[in-house]
Amino acid sequence: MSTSSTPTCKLALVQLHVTADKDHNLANARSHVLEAASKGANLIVLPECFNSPYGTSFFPEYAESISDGPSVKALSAMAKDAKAYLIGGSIPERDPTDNKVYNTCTIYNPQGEHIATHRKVHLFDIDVPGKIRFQESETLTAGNQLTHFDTEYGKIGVGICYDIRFPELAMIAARQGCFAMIYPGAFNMTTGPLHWELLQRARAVDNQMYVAACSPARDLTAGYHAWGHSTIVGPGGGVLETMDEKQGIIYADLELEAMNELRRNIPVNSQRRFDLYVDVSKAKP
Ligand SMILES: O=C(O)CCC(=O)C(=O)O
Repeated sequence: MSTSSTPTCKLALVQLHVTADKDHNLANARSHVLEAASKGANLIVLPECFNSPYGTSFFPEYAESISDGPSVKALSAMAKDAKAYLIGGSIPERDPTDNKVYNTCTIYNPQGEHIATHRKVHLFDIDVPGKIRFQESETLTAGNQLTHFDTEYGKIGVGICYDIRFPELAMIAARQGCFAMIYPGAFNMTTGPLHWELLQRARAVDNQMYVAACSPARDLTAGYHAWGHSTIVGPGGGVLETMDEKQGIIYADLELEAMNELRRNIPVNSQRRFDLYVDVSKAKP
């Protein structure tokens, strides 16, 4: 797929402090995106639900169209002014055609064009007694498509938060040629310490691809306490960069040649036994 002439992609994850003020959240995202670009980032990622508090009652209230709403306009301008690819975290989207609300990631090229959209396909419905109960399906509808987009650095797959628990997404992305799987996400104080890093490392090592997850910063005055710890994992499963729970930015160079060398050295890709099990990347168009 990629060659040594493919340019190196400098990835930035922007861990934002999210408030109840949408305009403030958009302005805060913009200043951090421009800061990341000024440090040379070519691919910038925002957190899940970066323009609204995270909670089922907030989603319908904050939801807007992704054709012409204020958030997509602001994201497009950020990408254009940063001259970088922007994975715009996620926002509550209201689709005017069905009036449903989705948890949606919009993606922009360095010209500010909206090039891809991922609606979270696995809704976060869990109940851990005494710890956390969250039912996104109370107000959200799940998306129905997997999302990959092309760049000059290679093809990239996108999921949102709970989507990372379903290994098929990353497996399909890798087998369909993606070199990285990026997840805007907002784990919590129960499942964050247990699974946030483990899931990223698992998705990376199984698929020999880069994996990154970008969280909001933790706000103990908010109803939902995000775990933070935005993290970038290499194709060998090692953590390249991570951070604490506060607002900030982390960076890593995504080197395709290093990934390809690992794939040559440990060639599981050419050793699979599809005579014994299904190739999930071929199961669906
Ligand atoms: O899977 C988890 O533990 C957390 C998922 C989550 O917070 C989300 O999907 O927004």
